[in-house]
Amino acid sequence: MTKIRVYEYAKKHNVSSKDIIVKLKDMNIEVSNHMAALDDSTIQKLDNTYNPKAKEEKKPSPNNNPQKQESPKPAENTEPKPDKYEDEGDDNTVNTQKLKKKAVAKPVVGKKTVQENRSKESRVFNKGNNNNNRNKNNRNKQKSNYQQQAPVQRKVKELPKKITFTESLTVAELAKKLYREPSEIIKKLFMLGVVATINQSLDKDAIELIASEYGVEVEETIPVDITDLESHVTDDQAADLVERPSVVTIMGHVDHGKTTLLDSIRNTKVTEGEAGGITQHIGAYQVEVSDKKITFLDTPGHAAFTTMRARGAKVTDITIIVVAADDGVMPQTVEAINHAKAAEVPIIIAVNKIDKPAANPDRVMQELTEHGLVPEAWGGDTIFVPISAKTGEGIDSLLEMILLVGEVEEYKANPKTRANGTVIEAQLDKGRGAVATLLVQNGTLRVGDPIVVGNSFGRVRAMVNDLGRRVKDAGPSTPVEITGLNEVPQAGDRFVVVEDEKTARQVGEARAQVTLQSQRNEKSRVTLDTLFEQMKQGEMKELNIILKADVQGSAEALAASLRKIEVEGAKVKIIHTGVGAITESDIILATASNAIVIGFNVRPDVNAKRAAESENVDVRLHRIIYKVIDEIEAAMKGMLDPEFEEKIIGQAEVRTTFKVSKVGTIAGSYVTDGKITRDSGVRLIRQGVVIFEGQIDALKRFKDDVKEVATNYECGITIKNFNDVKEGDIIEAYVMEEVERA
Ligand SMILES: Nc1nc2c(ncn2[C@@H]2O[C@H](COP(=O)(O)OP(=O)(O)OP(=O)(O)O)[C@@H](O)[C@H]2O)c(=O)[nH]1
Repeated sequence: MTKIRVYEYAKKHNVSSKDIIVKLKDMNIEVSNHMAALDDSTIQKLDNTYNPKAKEEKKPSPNNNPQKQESPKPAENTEPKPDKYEDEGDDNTVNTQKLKKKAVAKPVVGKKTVQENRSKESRVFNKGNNNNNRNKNNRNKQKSNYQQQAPVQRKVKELPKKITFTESLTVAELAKKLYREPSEIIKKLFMLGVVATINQSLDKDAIELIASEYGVEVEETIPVDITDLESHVTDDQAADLVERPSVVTIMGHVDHGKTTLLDSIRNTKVTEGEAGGITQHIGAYQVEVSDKKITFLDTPGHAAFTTMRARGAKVTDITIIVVAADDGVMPQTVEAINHAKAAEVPIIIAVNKIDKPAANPDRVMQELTEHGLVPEAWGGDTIFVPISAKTGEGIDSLLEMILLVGEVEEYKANPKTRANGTVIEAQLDKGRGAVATLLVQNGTLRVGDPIVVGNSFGRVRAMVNDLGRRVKDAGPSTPVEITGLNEVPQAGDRFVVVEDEKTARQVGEARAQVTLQSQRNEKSRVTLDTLFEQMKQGEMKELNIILKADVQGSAEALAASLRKIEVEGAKVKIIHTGVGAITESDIILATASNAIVIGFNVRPDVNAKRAAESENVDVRLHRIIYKVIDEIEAAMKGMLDPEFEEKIIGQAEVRTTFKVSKVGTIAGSYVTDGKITRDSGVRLIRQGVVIFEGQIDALKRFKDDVKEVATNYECGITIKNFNDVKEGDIIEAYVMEEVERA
C-alpha cells in the first residue's frame, strides 16, 4: 500500500506540513508529526480541500497501474523519493498559484535521470529483498511487487540529530550533512524565497532555517586561526612544571669585554667533564655550575636583544651588563640598561677589567646609581660583580649570582609537553639545507617531531647541541641546532611542535601566505595621532617615549618636563634618553616597547629613517621645548590640532662651498634623496644635529635659477641669513602639508 506522509503531501501541494496538520485537526483527524502516514480516506479529504478537481479525476494508484511507470509523463519529475508522490500526480492536478511558482523551481528535472533513479532504486530494493526475504516461495511475487512499488519506497537516510558548521556551508555541503539531495535543499530554499545554486554558500541564518525545516539542530563552531602558533600550544598542569636553566644575555658598551666574557665562561666551564667536546657556535651555549645549568645567548649586544623582543620573542631571563672599570658608564651602557629595563628583565652588573691598573669599580657603581642601579652594599638591590674576563677572576661569583637570581625568579617549564620556543639564529647550509638554532622554552624537542618554525615547517631531521654532538632530545632552556625545515626561518621566530606532519605543512603554508606587511599592519603601534583613541579605549595608561637630543642638558630638561604631564591618569614614561642622532637601535627599542621617538634638535640617521618607516614608528622632530610639551599634552587630551604636518621632501649633501661677496656662502650640493624646491623650508644638519633652520635664498643649476632639483643632480643652494655652511653638511628640505587627523 502506498503510504503518503504529511510532508510529502504538503510538498506536493506547496503548503507547509504544519498547515496540513492544522487542517486535519479541523477535520478531527489527529496526526503526530510531519512524518505521519496518511490513509486513503484522509488523502481524499485533503484533496477535497486542496484540489477539488481530484475528486472527479481520481488517479489510479501505482499498485494497480504498473504501466504508469512506462508513461513518459512522470519522467518530468526526477526528484528523490520523498517527492515520489508528486511524481505520481504531477500533471495539472495542483493549480494553486504557489505551486505554479514552484514549477519554475524545477529546471533541474530531466527525463534521463528518472531512469537512472528508477534503476538505482530497484537495485536498492532488490538488495533489501534478498537480505530480508525469508519466504522463498513468495520471492518472485514480492520482487515484482517491489519493482512496481520501488519508486515510492526509496530509502532515505535518517536525518542527523545535529549538524555543525564553521562560518558558512554551500548548498551541496549542507545537503551532504543532512543526507539529502542538493536539489531538495535548493527547492526548500526556493520556497523560502531564496534562489540558490548547488555551489552557493549559505550564511548562518539560511543554514539554521533549512535545518529547522528538517527539525535538525545546528551548531556553529568558532574557526580556529591555525596560523596563530600559540593556538597549537597546550596548557601545562602546575604539577608538571619543573625548574629550568636561566637564559642569559650579555650587553654593554663597545669594547667593554662582552665577547671576552662569553668566551671565558664557555672555555672554563663548557669543556669540564666533556672531554673531547668541540665547541660549536650555534648562537647559544649551556654551562654547568654547581650541578645546575645556565644558558647563554651567544650574540652579545642590546640591538640583537631588542630586535628579538621587537619580533615578539621573550627569550632572555637575565641580562648581564658589562661595564669596563677603566672606562665607566658610556652611552651604550645606558642604552643597554634602558633596553633591559624596558624588557623588565633582571639586571646583573659585571664590572669588568678589574685587572687593569686604571680600574675604578667604585666610580662605575657611582655612575650607575644615576641610572637607578644602586648596589646592595649601598642599600640598593642591584647585584654588582667585579670581574676580569681576561684572567677569569670573579667569573665563578658571577655565575653563582646568575643561579641565585634564577632561584629567586623561579623559572619553570614542563618537559613533558610538545616543545615550543624561539629561533636564535638560522641560515642556509649548502649541504644540510635550512639550519636553525632553536631555544626550547617549554616541552621537549625530539628528533622526528613535526614542527612549524615561523613561516617554515618540516620534521626535525637531526639535532646537534652546542658541543657539536648529535642529540635525540632537548628539554627546556636547551639550545639545539636542527635541520629538516623547508625554508630558513628568522631569528626571533616562534616555533611549535604540532601533532603531525600534515598539520605542520598546513600551518606553515598558511603562515607563509600571510605577508610580513599584513603582520605589521596588525600591530597597533602608538602614534600621537591615534593616542587619544587608544587611551580612551583603555588600551594605554602610559605613553612610552624615547628622547634623543643634541646635548645632555636639553635631554634632561625636556625629560623632566615631559614626566610632569598627566592627563586623566595617563602619564608619560621616558624609557630612554640619549644624546646624538636617532639611531636604528632607538627605533628597535620603540618597536619593542610600543614607544614614540622624539628628536630634539637631532634627526634620524639613514638606517633609523628606514626602520621607522618600515616599522611604522612615530618619530617627532622638534626644536623648541614648549612645542614638544604642547604636542604631547594635546595628543593625550585628544586635542592635537596641527592641520599642517611637516613633510620632508628631500636631502642634499654639501660637497663644496663657495664664498661670494654680496651673496654669501653658496653650498655646492648634490641631491641624494627626493628633491629640493625653491620654496621649501630647509634645515642644516651637521653630524645628525640641526645647526640651523630657515628658508632657501637661491636655488641654482649652474648659473640658472631653478624651481626644483631632483635626486642625483648637483645644485647651488644659499640659505637666508646663514653662511656657516660646511662640506659634509646635510641640507634637508621640507614643506608643510595639510593632513587629515585620524
Ligand atoms: N685587561 C683586560 N682586558 C680585557 C678584559 N676583558 C676584555 N678585555 C679586552 O678588551 C678588548 C675588547 O673586548 P671584547 O670582548 O672584544 O669587547 P666587546 O664588548 O665584545 O666589544 P664589541 O664586540 O666591539 O662590542 C679586547 O682587547 C679584550 O682583550 C679584561 O677583563 N681585562
